[in-house]
Amino acid sequence: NLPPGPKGLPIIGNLHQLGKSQHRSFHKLSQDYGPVMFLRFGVVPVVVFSTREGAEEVLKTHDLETCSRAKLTATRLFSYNYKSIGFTQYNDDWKEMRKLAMTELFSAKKLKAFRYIREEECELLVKKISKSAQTQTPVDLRKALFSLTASIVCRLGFGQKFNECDFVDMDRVEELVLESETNIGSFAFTDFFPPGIGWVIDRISGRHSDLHKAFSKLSNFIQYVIDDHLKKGPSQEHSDIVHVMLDMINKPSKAGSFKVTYDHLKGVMSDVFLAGVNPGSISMIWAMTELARHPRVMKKLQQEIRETLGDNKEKITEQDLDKVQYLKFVFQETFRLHPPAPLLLPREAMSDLKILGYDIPKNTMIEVNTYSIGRDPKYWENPNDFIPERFIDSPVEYYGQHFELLPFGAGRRICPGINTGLTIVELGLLNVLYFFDWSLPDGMTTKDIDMEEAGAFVVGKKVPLELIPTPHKW
Ligand code: HEM
Repeated sequence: NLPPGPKGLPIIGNLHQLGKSQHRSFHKLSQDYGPVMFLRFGVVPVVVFSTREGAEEVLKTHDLETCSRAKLTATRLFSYNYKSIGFTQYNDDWKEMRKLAMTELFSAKKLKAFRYIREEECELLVKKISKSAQTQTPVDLRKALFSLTASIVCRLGFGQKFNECDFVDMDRVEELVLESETNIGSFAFTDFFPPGIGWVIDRISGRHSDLHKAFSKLSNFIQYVIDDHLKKGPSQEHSDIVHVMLDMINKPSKAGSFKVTYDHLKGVMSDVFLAGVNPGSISMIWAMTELARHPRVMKKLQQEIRETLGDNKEKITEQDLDKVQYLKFVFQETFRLHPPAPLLLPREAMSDLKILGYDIPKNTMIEVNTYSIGRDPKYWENPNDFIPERFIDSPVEYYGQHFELLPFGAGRRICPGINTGLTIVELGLLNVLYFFDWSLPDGMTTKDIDMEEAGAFVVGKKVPLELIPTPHKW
């Protein structure tokens, strides 16, 4: 009793029915074939869930017992042979690395200790925008907000300040993140075709060499950061996870206990860099895009921010975040319409399963389409409209308990950086909206704002968002 799905072609299965954007292709197909859909990518069976009920079953029940991360060529490479957190199957390596990251990177204590980093980087952003404001030049918000999240995440995770770094600059960092993500999100034929055939196609098509080139660039960056830590020794300012793990690698471990290796360290660094930077910047860019398209919401939000925080503040602090409730609703609505990872990360059935009455054979790849769920009229009134007020009296939150809104996933593999990510995006936007008023460049109207998406498994705005800042007059 397999779920229904479109008929595939011999050998390639349904691969020809996937356009550039997988979540949109699945969304369109699910309108015809239903919310639980069976496809084949070459020889690999795939089931896509596009409802809250399906997501709940997969993430709450089966993720705990019978699903694990799918094993793919790209994820094996970028996780240093499954020694990271994000791409690694449920096993001892994953448990140890996740536990370590929860203590050394994501704990409430670390979140508080690193507050000054986020506040400092936001102040720098405000200074940069002020320069454009003086000359009334448009700001490329995609670049500005990417640079904000990248600077914060790399300082939190690696203690690395880009303006003091002679190895990479911000443009290179953006290139590294985007190239790595594109390669992770693209198909390797080896994964979906019979052994030998896929291998040959990957080599002839250049897929194999693209993947390895992208990985080697990321690896060089990671190695640079490690060498820098080894050269400088433990920092007085704060001890980041790289120092902690280097220390663990160098200490003799007790017989039978878990041994941290350089691959674990590099895997975790790859995670922090790839999972930590882009989703946050994408979320802020979509939020600003929706605000620019909806001047009513922009005005209401800025009014609430300025009335609550008061006039002429010199600096926004994280204590200000809890005061502005409407900002939270704006992000909830942004996440609903534009989840940065619309298909979460692919899972795989570890045994034969029965979900919502359907048989899911062992080794089936399982995808949860949070993009479809966020736009399902069964759960959302006027689902395509941007209306933050819908959350005012709603119990729905994004912490993985409500399966109609899953920007951070849910269950055992829920994003461990959820609090860090939310703090960064809320603080970033609070700064941008408190100090400046924003307008569209001359001759442009809200209808001209382009909403096209780009990206493979992390999906952002394709065309830069350029707006003109004016310092707010109190
Ligand atoms: C607004 C910001 C963020 C969003 C929207 C986001 C979203 C996500 C999503 C959807 C997943 C997959 C969950 C699943 O498959 O069920 C994930 C996993 C993950 N995220 Fe985030 N994330 C954000 C920020 C961060 C940050 C700042 C970090 C680290 C510095 C981070 C690190 C991770 C890691 C390591 C995983 C893998 C967890 C695992 O498999 O056990 N994320 N994130």
